[in-house]
Amino acid sequence: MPPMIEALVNPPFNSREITWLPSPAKINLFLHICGRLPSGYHQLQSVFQLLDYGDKIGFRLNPNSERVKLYDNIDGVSEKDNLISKAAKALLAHRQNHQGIDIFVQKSLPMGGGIGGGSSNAATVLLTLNYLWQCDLSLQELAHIGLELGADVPVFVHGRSAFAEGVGERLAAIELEPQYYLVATPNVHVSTADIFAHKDLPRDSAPISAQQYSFATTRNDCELLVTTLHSQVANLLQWLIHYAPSRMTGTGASVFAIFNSKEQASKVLQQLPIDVKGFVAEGVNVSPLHQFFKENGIKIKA
Ligand SMILES: C[C@@](CO)(OP(=O)(O)O)[C@H](O)COP(=O)(O)OP(=O)(O)OC[C@H]1O[C@@H](n2ccc(N)nc2=O)[C@H](O)[C@@H]1O
Ligand SMILES: Nc1ncnc2c1ncn2[C@@H]1O[C@H](COP(=O)(O)OP(=O)(O)O)[C@@H](O)[C@H]1O
Repeated sequence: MPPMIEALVNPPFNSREITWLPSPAKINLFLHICGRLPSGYHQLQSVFQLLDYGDKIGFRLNPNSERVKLYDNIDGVSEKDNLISKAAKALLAHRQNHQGIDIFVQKSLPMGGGIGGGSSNAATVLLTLNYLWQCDLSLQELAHIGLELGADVPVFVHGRSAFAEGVGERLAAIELEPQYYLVATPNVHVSTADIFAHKDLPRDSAPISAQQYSFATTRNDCELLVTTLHSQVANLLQWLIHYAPSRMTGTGASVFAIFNSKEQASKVLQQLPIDVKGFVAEGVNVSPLHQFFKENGIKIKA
């Protein structure tokens, strides 16, 4: 495609340089397990708080190919299993043009820690390819496709911090007070499948309404079990709680502490135990990915 025309068709994407898009993290401000579905999946209630920190996914048009090529491998994840490739594959059937696309990844988020990095990567790919391939799918349709890839994908597709029910697919946008979060990940892997299969997991929290949500009156129902099984998570939470209200996110192993100022959060970040990785982020009501689309005049069907 000649550069002039290409620039008109797909701003801000082109074939000369990589355009980097945000792929933000989330934390679960609370996580209640309210029962089990016939499928064995658990019925949850949660507040997904989106953060202004995450991975970056790069896109470059390839005028010489009709294929999607993923350039950066993620340690321990084969290309076939990568949620980025899976998201691209899921959109193939909907594409209205045969634009080849090269995809790149700058990973900042720890994997499998309960902060949704893989799910967010998938959502960034779904929204971007929907635009580049002129699929013209709505957010609802993209969220539906995303849910097949993982329960946390829909919230990133909709791009709003949300009160969530079901397995995380029933979402109601929520306006949260701006707060700063120190997110810390101990050097241990917690298997989501093992936690949900465990006999000691409580599964009988009474449902609450979105209006009833407050941090103080809610919990993470997986936290007691995970801290009993993994002393690294227990020790980190005990340490953090001296500084600020703290809780585990998702099924762990990451935990977070809530601060009123970035300075306070950054101070504690600098003191984290040596084997713990962390970052400080601001909670946002609108995803940085959706902000990017808005700033670049790209509309997505509601
Ligand atoms: C609980 C959350 C909260 O955000 O945890 P994190 O993944 O962020 O820690 C998510 O909803 C996790 O959803 P998702 O990411 O799809 O879970 P997976 O790792 O695919 O689930 C692994 C296994 O856990 C069980 N599982 C998962 C989710 C759920 N609501 N009920 C379940 O019983 C299922 O057996 C599933 O096969
Ligand atoms: N692009 C990706 N980024 C991160 N993890 C991925 C990706 N693709 C596949 N995975 C797999 O998905 C798992 C869960 O990823 P992630 O979303 O980071 O977990 P969590 O929801 O617990 O934060 C990882 O352990 C990894 O095996």
